[in-house]
Amino acid sequence: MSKEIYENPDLKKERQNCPFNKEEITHLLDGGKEKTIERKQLENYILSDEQLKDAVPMEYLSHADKYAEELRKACLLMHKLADSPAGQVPTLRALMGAGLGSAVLKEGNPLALHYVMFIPALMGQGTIDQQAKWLEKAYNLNMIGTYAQTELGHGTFLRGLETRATYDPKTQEFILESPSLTAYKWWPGSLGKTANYAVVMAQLYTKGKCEGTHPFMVQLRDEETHEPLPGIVNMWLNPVCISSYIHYGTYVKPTNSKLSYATMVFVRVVVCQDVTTNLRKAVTIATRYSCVRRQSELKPGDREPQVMDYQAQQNKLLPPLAATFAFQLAADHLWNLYHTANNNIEQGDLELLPDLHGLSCALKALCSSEAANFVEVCRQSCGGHGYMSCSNFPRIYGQVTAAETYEGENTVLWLQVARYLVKTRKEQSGGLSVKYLIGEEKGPKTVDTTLEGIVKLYRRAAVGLVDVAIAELDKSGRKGEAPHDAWNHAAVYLIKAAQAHARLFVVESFVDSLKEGKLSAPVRTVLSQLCELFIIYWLLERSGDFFLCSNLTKQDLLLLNSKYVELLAAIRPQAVNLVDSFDLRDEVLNSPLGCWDGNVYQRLFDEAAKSPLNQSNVHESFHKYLKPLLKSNL
Ligand SMILES: CCCCCCCCCCCCCCCCCCCCCCCC(=O)SCCNC(=O)CCNC(=O)[C@H](O)C(C)(C)COP(=O)(O)OP(=O)(O)OC[C@H]1O[C@@H](n2cnc3c(N)ncnc32)[C@H](O)[C@@H]1OP(=O)(O)O
Ligand SMILES: Cc1cc2nc3c(=O)[nH]c(=O)nc-3n(C[C@H](O)[C@H](O)[C@H](O)COP(=O)(O)OP(=O)(O)OC[C@H]3O[C@@H](n4cnc5c(N)ncnc54)[C@H](O)[C@@H]3O)c2cc1C
Repeated sequence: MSKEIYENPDLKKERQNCPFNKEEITHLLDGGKEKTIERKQLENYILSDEQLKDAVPMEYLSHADKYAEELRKACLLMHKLADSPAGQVPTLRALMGAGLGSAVLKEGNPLALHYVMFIPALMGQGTIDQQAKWLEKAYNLNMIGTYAQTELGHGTFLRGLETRATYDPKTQEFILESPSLTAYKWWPGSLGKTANYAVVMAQLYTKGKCEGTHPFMVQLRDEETHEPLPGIVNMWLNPVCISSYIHYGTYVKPTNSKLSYATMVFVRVVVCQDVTTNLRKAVTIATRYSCVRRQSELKPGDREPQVMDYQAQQNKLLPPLAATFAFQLAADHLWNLYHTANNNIEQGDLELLPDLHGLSCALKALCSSEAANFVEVCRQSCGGHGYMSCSNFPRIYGQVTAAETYEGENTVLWLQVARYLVKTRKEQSGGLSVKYLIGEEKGPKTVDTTLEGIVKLYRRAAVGLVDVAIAELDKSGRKGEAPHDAWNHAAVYLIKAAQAHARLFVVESFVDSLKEGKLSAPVRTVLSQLCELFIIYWLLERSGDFFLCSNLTKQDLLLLNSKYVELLAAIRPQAVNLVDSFDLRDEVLNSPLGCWDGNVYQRLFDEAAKSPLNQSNVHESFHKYLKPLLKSNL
């Protein structure tokens, strides 16, 4: 007899009479019906393999055992890659990130850097000959690489990196050395125990002159024994410069000194998608749990309500729910720009590189910081159970907050965006921002609180805050301050301008996608409600920016507040149906709070029972420590 599938009655009720086609949203987020089919096939292919399941929860293993277990599974995944139903690159993308990959490798993928940075560095910066030599070896996993740029003393300021690569024209070799403790490469993923090669960023010295940071291929470990090569600590190695800038002993300047930074741009682009996947997981867990959890008393004498029925809970969870769509659509736009710019760069056309740099910094900083804040709100919205390790919130939060630092610390990236905006505004030059900076709204600054009217407010804020920052720079200049001091003293304004610009890009992406998208009426309705909720939410959160740059009044704000709470109530009935549309399997959510069937309490209990401490009534430490204390009559 088929086993009755349990479904929490409250969740079951939430799912009744869904007014839109959930699969239509799933296909939208996957990039089409075929992509959804491919993703589900790949998930079944990976998640059905018993060898990829954890015998015991990872949190109960030692550090070394965690590493060994993750490496075992990562290597098994690579063996499965060849037979993957989705093909190599889509499978790699799925296995390296926060979705399917984290369902199997919960503590992280020891091979991630090989695919996320090492291979892209070879593809983006190696010469044809170098690619012929190294790429096949890397594809075939006959070598495992990482990307070693950050040092103990420097991570942000690349021009301050201390690792030196000195070209010896006699031997036509590069001598790589770490001249000081602070020059030691620190942080590169896989560098400690896994990788046997690395792309090492080092200051190139030739004929006594420093030519700046360049990438070098360095073998770290013996390919047979995996022992570190002799002198690996002081790095007197036989590296190869991954770029074609040394011709017969003479340094040839690259067409653009920033091409060596190209790998970082790629990772910033993919990070936007990855933090959005993590945010989708957190929102799904918190939303389903908030519809299962009943607590307190809303109406005296009534049954305890679902906590999702509190407006305060809706205010916590519906903006992040809307953000998952906003960030996904913006990340899709950025991914398309990346491909266009990259194809142009391969043809020698670097015109879009500044735009790509500016936008990738902006979106990576915005999506990672907003996702981190929203994930923490989702965690808090689940009360004590949200604090448990098994809720998966601690791991999700750790992953999104890491993204605020790696691949460019967010503050530093905001300042890069500001540098790009100030330059673009001053030069009235081309580029993507021209759409926002030059296409500014003409005419009266009266405010209308329609969707179009609110988008115009975002544009006024984006342009206005750049002008405020420029005015600060000019004021400092008139006082005789040097440009670098003026820049530092305007940092707060510059960062606000950069953030307003990033928000404008996300808002425009969301609105434009709904205009362009071929959506059914019910899906368009619910996504339009989410879009309007989100852009009002951000406006209310940053109302100071809008007061500064437009004729927004207190009356307008009160009107927008009313609109906002109306939208909370309108979207609330569809919250579970919307997160169901993400189609995130329980194994990917990896949380008893967020499971599809809502059987939360039983699953929490089962998880707790897995703890080694719960394998006996009295732990041995009682007899060693507690009993003597109890007897000691202190
Ligand atoms: C079969 C094989 C398939 C292989 C593919 C498979 C793909 C799989 C993909 C899967 C994806 C799945 C999800 C992945 C999830 C993510 C996992 C991530 C894992 C962790 C990765 C973390 C790694 C790291 O952290 S690496 C180290 C990163 N470090 C940094 O980012 C350093 C930050 N610092 C800087 O960028 C610079 O130092 C900066 C910008 C702060 C200052 O530099 P500098 O002082 O030199 O510049 P400025 O003087 O300020 O500006 C000069 C000039 O240059 C321009 N510029 C600066 N940077 C760039 C750039 N990056 N690009 C372009 N242009 C740049 C700047 O705008 C200025 O221009 P001006 O014209 O002069 O104004
Ligand atoms: C999980 C993780 C994985 C990583 N993986 C790798 C890897 O695989 N390979 C690799 O090479 N690196 C890796 N990193 C290192 C990472 O790229 C650096 O930590 C990052 O670039 C920040 O540099 P930093 O640590 O030197 O911070 P710092 O730049 O020292 O930041 C400290 C403070 O100084 C501020 N600051 C710095 N410069 C400025 C400025 N110009 N203006 C204003 N404020 C400033 C920052 O905003 C920050 O508040 C990883 C880091 C993490 C957390």
